[in-house]
Amino acid sequence: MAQIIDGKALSAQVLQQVASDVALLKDEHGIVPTLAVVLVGEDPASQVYVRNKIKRAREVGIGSKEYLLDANTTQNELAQLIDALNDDAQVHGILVQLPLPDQLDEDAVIASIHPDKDVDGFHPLNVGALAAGRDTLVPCTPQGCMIMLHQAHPDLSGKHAVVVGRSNIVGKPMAMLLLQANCTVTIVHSRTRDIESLCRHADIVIAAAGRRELIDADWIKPGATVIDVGINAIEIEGKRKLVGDVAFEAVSQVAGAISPVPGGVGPMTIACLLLNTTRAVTRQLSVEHGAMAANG
Ligand SMILES: Nc1nc(=O)c2c([nH]1)NC[C@@H]1CN(c3ccc(C(=O)N[C@@H](CCC(=O)O)C(=O)O)cc3)C=[N+]21
Repeated sequence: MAQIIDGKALSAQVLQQVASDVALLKDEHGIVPTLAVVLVGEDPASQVYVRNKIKRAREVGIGSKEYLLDANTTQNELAQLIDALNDDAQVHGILVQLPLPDQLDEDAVIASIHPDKDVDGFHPLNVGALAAGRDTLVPCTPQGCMIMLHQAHPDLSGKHAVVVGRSNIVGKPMAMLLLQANCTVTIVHSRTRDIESLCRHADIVIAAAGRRELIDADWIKPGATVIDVGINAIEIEGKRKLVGDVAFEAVSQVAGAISPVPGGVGPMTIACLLLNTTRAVTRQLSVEHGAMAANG
């Protein structure tokens, strides 16, 4: 039976660190780190996530501003809100919940957020900085996965990691972080031939395919570490239930360590979002100081 990587417990540790960073920023700079969350439309799942983010923010002393926009919001209206949030010195982080309704251009929205307020780490400048191995705001889910992995593997160096999925929000940044940790990294996706045998060679499997229970026990090398990024809502006997991209019961018989859904990557994602909010403050402070120094 595999070790369970408890994202709920681990996220509580991260949140404790965030709370002490928040207290320090308040004492030393009189700043209340503040996150603006923008939700366009009324997707019930998105509303739940947004509410969770704001609840956790409050618990660690991070301020939040919630913007609930109509599903028919235009590109221009959203751009105006983001401009205002970019210019607002009381707002340190901006999160626009994805996906956006079809009439909105997601890339344009992401690019319009000030890179130092981009707590999702999705802005092209931050994506590039991550790829170049520089210190930057890193996407929350992959960052959370790395913290979970470090629990199972204090040293990741030389491990073969297979990332299942190539999205901009999880798969690609995940691969970059693993590479930075000196893993040998393979990214597999829907067009990959023989995904199973590639997974079977992996010391670490990151499941971010978006297909429920895709990964079964015979895909996993005995003793391997499996991180499940999937969140698939299903209904069982009229009740909403979350399942991951990994067949948990079967895989946990084979794996050395495994993260559950729920209670795994989800809570870590939220904790890293709040960690990024305090990091965003620090970045904005050092820019300010740089500007002051430049002005003599
Ligand atoms: N700009 C943007 N940034 C995001 O980070 C972002 C986004 N858009 N769009 C949607 C996805 C999804 N996401 C989740 C975060 C936490 C849980 C989470 O905490 N889940 C709980 C369960 C919650 C439940 O029961 O529904 C768990 O796994 O234990 C889930 C999903 C962030 N996302």
